[in-house]
Amino acid sequence: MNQQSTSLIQLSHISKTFPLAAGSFQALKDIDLEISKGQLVAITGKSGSGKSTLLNIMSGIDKPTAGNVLINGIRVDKLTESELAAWRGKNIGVVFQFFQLLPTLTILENVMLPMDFCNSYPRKERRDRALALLSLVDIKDQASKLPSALSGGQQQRAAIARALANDPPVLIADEPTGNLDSHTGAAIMELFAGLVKAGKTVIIVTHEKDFAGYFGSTVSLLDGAIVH
Ligand SMILES: Nc1ncnc2c1ncn2[C@@H]1O[C@H](COP(=O)(O)OP(=O)(O)OP(=O)(O)O)[C@@H](O)[C@H]1O
Repeated sequence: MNQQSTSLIQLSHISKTFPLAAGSFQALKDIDLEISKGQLVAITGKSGSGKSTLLNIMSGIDKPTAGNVLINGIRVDKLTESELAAWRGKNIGVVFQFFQLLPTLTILENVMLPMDFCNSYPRKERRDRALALLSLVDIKDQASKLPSALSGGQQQRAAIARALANDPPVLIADEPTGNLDSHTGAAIMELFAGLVKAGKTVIIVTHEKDFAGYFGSTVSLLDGAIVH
């Protein structure tokens, strides 16, 4: 455990090498990074610089070739696949550029899904909790609709509510405003800023310099290394 430190996420000497037919490719090179609780962190860098690879390692979707991943006192890189699935479900909420709501489920059912999957709240509480989360992101009135009936901004709000379903300490978002107009994107950034104020740690991959004012810190990647 790491209870002395205020760091929620500690990456030490992280490298990631992908095997290729023509040899191998090093996508991350000796990354050291500490993120404290309650920060809004932006990860920036050109296409191919390693942003998604870094997010995947932080969320346990991918394992590093070398180095340690410590999140909330847990060595994530040491977990087995089944331990990882359970850990991820409760500790990391993921928000995607294209929302990835299940199209045949209502918004309410989409938000309840992670609770059903992780059995994290008693069954009879899940509906009320999902409604409270939809209220938090300001779309409670859309609960009974299918995702296709919502605007892009509303769908992203629903995706954020779903990411919060199991009350994870960390939210990870890969270009969450990339598919939204600038006004709607700013509203989503306001929502993230409010979550950070409430104690969540939010890590965002973004190309959008307009939102720099929201970020507590920015990690800039170039060719798999941190340059800033
Ligand atoms: N599974 C893989 N196998 C081989 N190479 C990979 C794999 N995943 C990523 N890479 C390579 O690693 C590098 C970093 O990829 P990554 O997707 O992390 O970049 P990125 O900064 O997120 O790019 P973008 O902004 O375009 O999404 C790229 O050169 C990519 O081709």
